[in-house]
Order: sequence, then C-alpha cells, then structure tokens
Amino acid sequence: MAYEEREDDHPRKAISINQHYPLDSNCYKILDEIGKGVSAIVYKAICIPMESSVVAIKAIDLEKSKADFENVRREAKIMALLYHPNILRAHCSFTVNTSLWVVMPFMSGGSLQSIIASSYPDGLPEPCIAAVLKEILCALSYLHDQGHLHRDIKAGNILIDSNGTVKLADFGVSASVYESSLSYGWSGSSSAMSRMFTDVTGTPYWMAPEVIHSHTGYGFKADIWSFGITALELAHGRPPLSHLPPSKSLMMKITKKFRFSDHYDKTKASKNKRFSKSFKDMVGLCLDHEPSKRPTPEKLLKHSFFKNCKGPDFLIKNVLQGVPAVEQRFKRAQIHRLKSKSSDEDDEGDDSSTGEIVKHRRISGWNFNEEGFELDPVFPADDAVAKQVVIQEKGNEENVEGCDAGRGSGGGAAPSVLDSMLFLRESLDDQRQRVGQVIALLGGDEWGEMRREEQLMQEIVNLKMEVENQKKKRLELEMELELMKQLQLSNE
Ligand SMILES: Nc1ncnc2c1ncn2[C@@H]1O[C@H](COP(=O)(O)OP(=O)(O)OP(=O)(O)O)[C@@H](O)[C@H]1O
Repeated sequence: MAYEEREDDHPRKAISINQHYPLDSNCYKILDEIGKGVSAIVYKAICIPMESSVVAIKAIDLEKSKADFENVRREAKIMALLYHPNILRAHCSFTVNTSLWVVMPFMSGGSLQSIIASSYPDGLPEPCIAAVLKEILCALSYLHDQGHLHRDIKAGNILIDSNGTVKLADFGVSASVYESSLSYGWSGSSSAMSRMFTDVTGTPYWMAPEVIHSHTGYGFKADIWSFGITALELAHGRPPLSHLPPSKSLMMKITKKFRFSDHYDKTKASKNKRFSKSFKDMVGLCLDHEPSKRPTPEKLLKHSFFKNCKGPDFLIKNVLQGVPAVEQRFKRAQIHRLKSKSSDEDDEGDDSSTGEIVKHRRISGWNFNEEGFELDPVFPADDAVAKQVVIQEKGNEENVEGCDAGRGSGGGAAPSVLDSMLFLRESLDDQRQRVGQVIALLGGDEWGEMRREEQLMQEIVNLKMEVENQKKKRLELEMELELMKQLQLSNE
C-alpha cells in the first residue's frame, strides 16, 4: 500500500516543490529514535534523494496490532486531504515488511508533552500556554469545519518546530462525520452535524464524559473537552486525575463525580500557582459536562485568554530555549521509563510514570472484571500488552486511597449498569460452559479426553508466553545497559 501527497499543490515548502517523496525505504536513512507510541516507533531520518532533507518517520508495526491498521490508514488518508498551517501533513506512506512507514515533516521541538516532561514538570507559564493553544484552536476550527473530529487532542499530539510553529498531529483516531464506515448513530436530523459517534476512542484522561458513555453519542464538542484537559495538562505538567489509574478516572467521570472546580482546588500545583481569571474561565467553559454548552473553537478564539497572544518568536525564547534536543529527551525518558519499570516490578502499582503509561491507554471497549464487579477498559494493543495493562491497573486500584468513585456501585449512570448486566450475562454463559466441561472431564468420556488435551496445549502456550516475556525482559535490561553506557559517554 502506498499513498503520496503531491506537494506541488501546496508550494509552501521550498524544498519539496514539484518533488515527490520516494515510496522506497532505501531512500531514507534513519538517524535516531525520537518517540514511541502504542504500536509505533518514530524516527528522525533523512530523505537522501530530497537533498537529504530531515524527516520524521512513524513506523507502525502492523503485525503487533491488527486493529490499529484501519486507524493508521485513516490517519494517512485524512492527513492527505487536510491542509492548514497548524495541521501536520504526511509527505507519503508505504509498507516496509510488516510495518507501515508514514513519512512526515520533522518538527524539531517534538511534542509539547515531551517538552514539559523534560523541562517543565510543573507546567508552562500562562502566556506560553495561550500561544500554543491559540494555534490548536485554529487547527480545530478548520478540522471541525471540514467535518472532522480529532478525538485525541493532548499535549503528546501537539508538535512544535524550531521556528516556533505549532501543529496538531496524530490522526490515528480522528474521524470524519462524512465517513460512512465509522460507527455513529443519528440524533434526529439528517444533517452531518447531527451525526453522533458511538465508538470509545482516544486517551482516557483526556476523554469527554460523553465519549466514555459512548452509546449516548458524541460529536465535535468532545474535542473541546479534550482541549480543556490539554490546557490543564500544559498548566500543571500532567492531565487531571492522572494520579489515578485510568479506569478509576473513567468511572469517576461516568458517575459525574469529576468536577473541574473540585480538581482545581485539590491540585497540588495549583496551591503554588496563581492562574488568571480568564484562563480559569476559558478552561471551565471547555469542561462543561453538557457538550452543547461548550464553546466552538471560533468562540474560544474570541475569549479574553487569547486576546494578547504572543507569536512563534515568543515560544522560541520562552519554551524552546534550553530544552534538550528531541532525540536526547527521548533517550533520557526511555532510561527513566526502564528504571521505573524495573522498580514497578519490585513494587507493583506505582503510577508515577503516568506520562509513559498514558500512551498505552487508548481504549476500544469494556471488559467485565468479575472479581471487582466492575468494567475495565479494553486496550486494542496485542493481547499480551492488554493483559499486562489490566493486571497493572488492578494493582493500582488497590493502591489508591481515599477515593470512593466508580466501583460499579450502581449509584452511577444507567448505561454503565446496562453494560454491567450484559457483561454479567456473558460471564454467566461462560461459567456455564466451563461447568459443562468439568462435568465432561469427571465423566471421563471421549470429549473429556479432548478437553484435557486442550488444557495441556493451553498450558504449553502459557509456558511459551512466559519464556517470551522473560526474553523480552532480558532484552530490555540489555537495552537499558546500552543506553546508560551511551549517556555516560555523552556526559563525559
Ligand atoms: N513529526 C514529528 N517530528 C518530531 N517529533 C515527532 C514527530 N512525530 C512524533 N514525534 C515525537 O514522537 C513522539 C511519539 O509520537 P507518536 O505519535 O507515535 O506517539 P504519541 O502520540 O505520543 O502516542 P500515541 O499516538 O500512541 O497516543 C511524540 O511525543 C514526539 O515527541
């Protein structure tokens, strides 16, 4: 599969006028690893035939997650159709063995999430937040006008270039209200604007309550909620509720216990920080539980918070200056992640490295957790990863103190009760089947023999998986050692 964007339609970038990025991996030279998503690695590379211009290549492992393929294809397709100075477009995409390579312009500052993680752990100053968010609002206004929802607005998807240009990226989960293949329902009228999506997608902490309640449907205003959460993320260095495991935060929102004002007063960082009235007001408007009351991007652009917004030069001086290069930041973050991972193994349930964990929290549905009698989010990563995450979450839930939200107590919204009942029915069917199997086993009939054989086979598969996991751990430790060596060398 290959798709190519014809740059001559948009002759803004001098280097690519009338030139096409090659659809052959041999034409690219990988320089460094600069990022890692759920099933993708992002590289800094050069395109040799294009005067060695620097590009970013997102290599998506198609084998790792089949479910991601459609999203990825959609990402490339959507990026190709959109043109706006604040939206990152791909140059081209093509398959390389079992990966899909998406070749994009290299945004040398990387994502705002990686910038705050490395250099502004307590968040950015207000004028910087305003300057970044204004650009994102311009992108959102255009996107919504074109009939698209982004559905994954967060600092990790806001990229910045060395010249201070801000762009919205990652259309992996974006959706078009005009695309008929997506799951949406009708809300009465026949206009595209009234179509409502029903699939649960995005990254939990940034998700609007109506997205979590997906069967009630959601529309453009879900992006505005995520925009508000992103504003808080930029202000505090992390999104609200990220100290809680994602399933808990989802349940809190479902049961409507999350209130912007509650969070605002309780946030540790807010004690030391004074935010302007207009900033608080702007975020408050975005985080209205009632989607229709949230402002449109156009309306937000007129908000007093964005009145005396500074430009790209201001961002260069006040955000980018002194921040390590994106490749350096990635290496450091990886070492940090590996370290906290190995300490997690000693002390299961530590949620401190949320920035990294959050990446693995895109959910596609719900899983009934029989033990806790509650619903856990399902992650469309490969099974092993999904299982690991769910297990990790359980550990985290047990470690959360003083939090009474969710827990499927029945006090929540009606739709989650309905879901619980459906899952319960499924679970009972499953139990019935298992009891049948046990009876057959006790009876020692032919079918029972077969079941025993199957069980043994399953046992072998489990053991094989365990061996694979051990291999992976060893590999990671070796990588850690190698990275430490490299870091030590660069420090010397
Ligand atoms: N075009 C680019 N130029 C420079 N850096 C980039 C570019 N695209 C991505 N990156 C870097 O790579 C990191 C990972 O990007 P990626 O889109 O794969 O993951 P993510 O959005 O953080 O996670 P996910 O998409 O899985 O939710 C980003 O945080 C950013 O720092």
